[in-house]
Amino acid sequence: MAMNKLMHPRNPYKKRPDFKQLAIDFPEFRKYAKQDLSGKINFNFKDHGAVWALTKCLLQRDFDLNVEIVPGHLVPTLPLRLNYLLWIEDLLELYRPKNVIGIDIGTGSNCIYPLLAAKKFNWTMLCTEIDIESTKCAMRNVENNYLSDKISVKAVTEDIILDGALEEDTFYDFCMCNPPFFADSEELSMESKSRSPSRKPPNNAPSGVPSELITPGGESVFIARIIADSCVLQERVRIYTVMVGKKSTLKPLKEMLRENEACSIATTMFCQGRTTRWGLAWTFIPGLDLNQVENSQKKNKQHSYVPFQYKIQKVDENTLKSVQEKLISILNDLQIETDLEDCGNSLMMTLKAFENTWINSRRKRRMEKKKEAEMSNSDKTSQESEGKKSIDDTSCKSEGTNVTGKTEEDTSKSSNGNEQQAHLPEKPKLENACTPEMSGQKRTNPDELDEKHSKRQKLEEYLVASLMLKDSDELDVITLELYFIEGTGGKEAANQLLTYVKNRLK
Ligand SMILES: C[S@@+](CC[C@H](N)C(=O)[O-])C[C@H]1O[C@@H](n2cnc3c(N)ncnc32)[C@H](O)[C@@H]1O
Repeated sequence: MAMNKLMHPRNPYKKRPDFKQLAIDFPEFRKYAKQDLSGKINFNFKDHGAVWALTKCLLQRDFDLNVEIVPGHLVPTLPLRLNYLLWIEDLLELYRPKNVIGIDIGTGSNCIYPLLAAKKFNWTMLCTEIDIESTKCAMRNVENNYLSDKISVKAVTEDIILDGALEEDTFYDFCMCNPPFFADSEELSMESKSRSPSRKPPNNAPSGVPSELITPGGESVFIARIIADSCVLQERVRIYTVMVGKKSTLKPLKEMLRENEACSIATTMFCQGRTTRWGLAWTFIPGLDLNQVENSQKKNKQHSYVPFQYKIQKVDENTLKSVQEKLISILNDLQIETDLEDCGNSLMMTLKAFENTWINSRRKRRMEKKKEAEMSNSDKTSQESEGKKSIDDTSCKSEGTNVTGKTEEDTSKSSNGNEQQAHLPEKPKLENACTPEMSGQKRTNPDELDEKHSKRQKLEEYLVASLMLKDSDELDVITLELYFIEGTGGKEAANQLLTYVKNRLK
């Protein structure tokens, strides 16, 4: 899972669970995890039954939680739920309350946030829900896991969000909410359907019944109601948080909070698999600076969450598949190691480079062009002046002179570090770690890759990045995103690589 590198640093699912072991240990998971002839486990993330089997056995194995959902209702995925809870844990670290009390607005039948909050963090939770069936199921989940002393489930009516749901005289440390994102069924079906003929449906079409996913006005109106309540409740809840499904929703909400004089406003990004969500937090406590969390994360240089992005117009010759193939071939040319994800309508991979081959290549191509020009010039000259020796390109090289007429030594002295690399002896080309057939998912023998990998491990990593190629929300555009993860080349190397790829794709 390439994007998993961008998960919260304490998220236990940064490393993908061992599906083989899960299939051995959990018969209900085994039904969905099919082993192919090569021994690889195939798992269909589009199948909500399969995703629920995975979540259920991970809850059991990793948190000792036995959870049920109302059939057909929202199937929670654990990496995202934990990313959100871990961010709240970071926010609470800012003032370290002794006994944490939180609220989950719209807990759903799974009651996942309060269950994890109580089990993993020992927090006390109040949770609300409007759907009768979901409320009953959430209550059963609390009882079945012997957590009634930590979690109370409250049935509320649609007109209530926070004000009216809180216990009298209680101060809460935080509130959280995964709101219904969509304004109507049309918006919901847009999410699940292909938006252009060339586009396959997304891998993770939202699970759940409409009442869980749709709310009048969509997430922005729902969250605006939470903000309105927070303006009344002020410090009754110390830190207000919500999850946001669309990035475009963030700006007007932040504006609304500023207008209402929130003392501090912070945002974050939750990355997991192919789904990205955002977190919004605010407080009315003067002096509590919520941005300290993001700042300290930035200081730790965990990741650059902001991707370097390039948009490619989808025309006849630029289908996702063809761009994907070109991209893989470019990366192979650059001898960049690629770890490709099995994917449907998008390409995801982790890239590893041990030197800056893209600066090399740019320079090499420039030199080749120059060489060609000089060759044709010298051909003309030799034709003109009889008896003159023709210039042989290779003899030039063997004498240690490059086409600019300078010696290798001269050039390296006058160049910066990157330029000097242009004169390193050429490395033998790696066999294709990733071939064009990979869009059809043919992989190189893993043993071969391991061998290459162990040889290269001795070298320092110059750039490790996550690359995503996907049909963007805008029609007729393919988006290429590059996320810097780590490496001695820094973000600048990622930026340069994207520029290089961009030029090659053009
Ligand atoms: C997207 S689901 C989230 C369920 C669960 N928290 C999760 O993350 O899997 C939103 C939930 O909010 C509930 N809901 C909608 N309006 C509500 C309100 N005014 N108060 C409490 N819950 C509400 C819906 O019934 C639904 O269960």
